Amino acid sequence: MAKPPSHQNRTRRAGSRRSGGAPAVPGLDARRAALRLLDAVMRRGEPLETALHAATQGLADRADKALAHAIAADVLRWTADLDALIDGATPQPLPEDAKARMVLRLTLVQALRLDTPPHAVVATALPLVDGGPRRLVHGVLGALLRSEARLPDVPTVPEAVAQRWRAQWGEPVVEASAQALARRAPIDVTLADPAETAHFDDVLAGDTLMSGHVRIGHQVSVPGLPGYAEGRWWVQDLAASLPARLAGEGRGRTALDLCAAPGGKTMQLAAQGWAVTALDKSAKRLERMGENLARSGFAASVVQGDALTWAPEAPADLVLLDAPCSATGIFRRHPDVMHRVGDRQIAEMSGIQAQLLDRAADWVKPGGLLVYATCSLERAEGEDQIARFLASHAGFALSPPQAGELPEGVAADAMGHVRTLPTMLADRGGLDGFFIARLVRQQG
Ligand SMILES: C[S@@+](CC[C@H](N)C(=O)[O-])C[C@H]1O[C@@H](n2cnc3c(N)ncnc32)[C@H](O)[C@@H]1O
Repeated sequence: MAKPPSHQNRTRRAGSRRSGGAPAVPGLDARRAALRLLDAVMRRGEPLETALHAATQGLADRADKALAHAIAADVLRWTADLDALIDGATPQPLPEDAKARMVLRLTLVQALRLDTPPHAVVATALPLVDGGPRRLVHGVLGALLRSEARLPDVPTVPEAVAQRWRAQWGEPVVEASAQALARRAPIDVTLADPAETAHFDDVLAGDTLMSGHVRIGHQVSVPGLPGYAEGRWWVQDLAASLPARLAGEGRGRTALDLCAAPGGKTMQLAAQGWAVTALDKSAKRLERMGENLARSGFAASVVQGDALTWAPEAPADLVLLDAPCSATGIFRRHPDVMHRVGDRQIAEMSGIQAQLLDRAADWVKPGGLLVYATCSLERAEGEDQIARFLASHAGFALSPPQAGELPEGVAADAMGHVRTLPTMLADRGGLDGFFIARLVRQQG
């Protein structure tokens, strides 16, 4: 199995002397940042990407930030297996949230996944537990490194998550999720003009799974690739591109893209000929949307507002609700969701989605479409949400996808929803977990 790029050279190079003090341990600051990141995710339940800025603030070097992120993300992918090694080497199990366990996880993952040499692993581990269980950490680490401990090729999905997904989707989905965690997710791009599919498939040396899509390897620098700077394509998982595809051609009709930032689906809708109003409550995410629209050259009327209180001046031919959700469907890119999302968070998000759906329904013109989507692997945020909605909105009906609207290997379920699972297209790089329902508002 391919390993991520080695950080061993960085570790050797990064020596500096703190002003007036003892020589700094090379690479220690990046490990401290990784520890802060893990603390934010595993103890405080923050998303990894949200915690990144604060946790890496003191790091001047971009490579140190990348290293801190890589360490934390790999700990989050391999936690259960790292813990099995740690528990096998400690006389008594360490508490789940003990600092010593956290330090052992992040140091072991460097040795076993990131090719960091043992001396650098030990040297950067011990200062992290200064004034604490240094001897314990030193002893456990030394014993595991001497015994040439290994991680399995495929990580173990954390038990609570495995149980939840097994109950909803069955064992094959849990197994495919573990396989997906072991691989790096590919980069998918959506093309502004599907007529350019063959061209970009060729110049990006990719794999095309449907018209307007190209899949490229994960180890590429996107901004340097042909067509990116000119806005002829943007990065978007194939599953994430399906909701806007199901909206079809706009032919100048009006679309309300609720929860729109950073704008992947807004650009798709504009490219498909919709006159889009794009709403989001996050100013920061809207900034990114502005950059994306500027790069792609597509126009949209962009509004900052909260869909729970804002209302449009007039109903639209299409309302796309890409609702905030638990994000458990994007676990392979964001492994933190497997550690910070449980039943409580899912119930909370499902309550918000119900409110948003109820409001969105009022903004659809008779005869118009409502497309609802979440990047979640939880029925409460998908199938159950739509069942509840239909039970209380007699004027809406599901409009199942027709032949040719979905990539080969993805089909609507018996009700007419689209549910993408980690088992789908696994031999071509897999898909994020998504739920999509296209509903039509009946006339009159
Ligand atoms: C799944 S992301 C949207 C991704 C986006 N549709 C795309 O394709 O690029 C969900 C978005 O919902 C926004 N959001 C969450 N609650 C909201 C609310 N009450 N009103 C408006 N936007 C909201 C978040 O700021 C976030 O940008």
